[in-house]
Amino acid sequence: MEGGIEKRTAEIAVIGLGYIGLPTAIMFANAGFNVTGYEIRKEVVDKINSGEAHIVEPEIDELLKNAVESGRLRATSDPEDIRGKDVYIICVQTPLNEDKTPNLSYLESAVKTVAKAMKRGSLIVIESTVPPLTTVKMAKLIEEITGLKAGEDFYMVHAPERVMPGRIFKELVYNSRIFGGITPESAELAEKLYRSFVKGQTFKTNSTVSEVVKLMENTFRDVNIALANEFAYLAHQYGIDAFEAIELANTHPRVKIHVPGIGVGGHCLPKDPHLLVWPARDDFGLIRLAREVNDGMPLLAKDLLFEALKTVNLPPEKAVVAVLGLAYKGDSDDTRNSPAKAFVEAVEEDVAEVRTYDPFVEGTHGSIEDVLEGADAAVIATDHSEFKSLNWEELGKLMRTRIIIDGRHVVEMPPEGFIFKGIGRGEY
Ligand SMILES: NC(=O)c1ccc[n+]([C@@H]2O[C@H](COP(=O)([O-])OP(=O)(O)OC[C@H]3O[C@@H](n4cnc5c(N)ncnc54)[C@H](O)[C@@H]3O)[C@@H](O)[C@H]2O)c1
Ligand SMILES: CC(=O)N[C@@H]1[C@@H](OP(=O)(O)OP(=O)(O)OC[C@H]2O[C@@H](n3ccc(=O)[nH]c3=O)[C@H](O)[C@@H]2O)O[C@H](CO)[C@@H](O)[C@@H]1O
Repeated sequence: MEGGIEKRTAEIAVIGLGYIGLPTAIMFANAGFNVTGYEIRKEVVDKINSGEAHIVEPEIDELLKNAVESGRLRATSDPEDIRGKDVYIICVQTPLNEDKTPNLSYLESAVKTVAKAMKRGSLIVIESTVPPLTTVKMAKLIEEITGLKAGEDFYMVHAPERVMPGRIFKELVYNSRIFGGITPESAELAEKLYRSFVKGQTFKTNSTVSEVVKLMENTFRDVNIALANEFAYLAHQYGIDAFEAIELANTHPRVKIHVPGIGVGGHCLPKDPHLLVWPARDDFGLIRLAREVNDGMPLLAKDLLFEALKTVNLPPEKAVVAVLGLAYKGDSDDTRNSPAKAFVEAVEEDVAEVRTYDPFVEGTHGSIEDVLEGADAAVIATDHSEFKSLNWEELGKLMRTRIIIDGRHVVEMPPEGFIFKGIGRGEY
């Protein structure tokens, strides 16, 4: 296998071609490997094979085209096409169930597919974010299905993905990476493989440590955002601008307060703290509370909206509300766990009409003018670049009532003639 990695003759299968799997498959293909992407969504397979990306990400169109046209990347939904590969990289989603317990059904199904397709000597990499001890459990599952012995007959590694959507192709190369092997040899082999495109530092450990590291990183971010959100609540009570206060506090050499806002969304931050403390999650008050604070932020946006409506004596049930942005963060098309959606759900029963506009999300209004025509309030729920340079003087002419609720600190200077309220932006 090592020679196959050096000579780029090792055959790679990537399981799950979403936000993580597709870029990873592209990187390996463009590094010179033959890559087969296995994906259960047929429409995604067809799109990729025609050289078109199904996700929004800078640089992806060109890089994908290159990988497909060179013949080194092909997608399939036929498990026969991934039989006998040297390397299997699993990148399927690992969401939560309704009761916030981990839903590992996609992972288990992917592992079973791999177990049926792999050969003696294969390297299996789990890139998905998983609860601690999962990789060891999945190795046992493979042993049961194949009769092979983990660490002797096949290699297995957890190699967590740490890239940030919007910067995926840069971070895939320059981020540091962790390889958590079920044996030291497994970690070593995976490190050699990823060195084909990774220029950042690489570290080797065992699979449970690497699972915990990944979950700690996102829990750290979630808890710190919750602290920033509490500061935003406090700023409202003291009638000051939280962003000004945070900027000044961050001039201290050891303080780095995060950014308050309408909430924390995406596939990762809302679920990873739960994966970390599961199944003993009731004992971890701080982590759980941070989740609750962040999940409550859309309700602060609702309060600000209703306060603004009160100042113009417009009962909520008569108000037409335009929500700008549905994606969980700026310039993304991903709406998973989006606070914008939670905001829509929180107000839709109470107001006359809620409309949405998101330049990256299908099924929303066609333009900003269209969504604001006759609206009583514009609620900015996503920090898309497009929303940062809007001409509010002109857009205000289309609106029935000029109210702006800024949930993402997108409007620097509240425009004249508007009632303006923003999360963390002073009194309300
Ligand atoms: N999205 C991110 O920013 C990000 C960053 C770092 C880590 N992660 C982690 O990476 C993993 C994947 O996340 P994602 O955002 O790419 O998810 P995703 O939903 O975009 O992609 C997963 C893909 O796997 C496919 N799939 C599901 N089950 C399958 C199976 N059994 N066989 C083949 N294909 C299957 C799905 O159809 C989907 O296309 C998650 O564990 C996530 O926590 C995500
Ligand atoms: C530790 C870390 O860096 N992890 C990153 C994170 O990436 P992400 O794509 O989930 O993006 P984030 O920027 O974390 O945003 C999530 C949500 O939080 C809101 N937010 C953010 C910052 C802030 O100060 N205040 C906020 O309110 C934002 O609007 C959005 O809704 O998880 C990925 C998957 O595991 C990682 O790979 C990636 O490295």
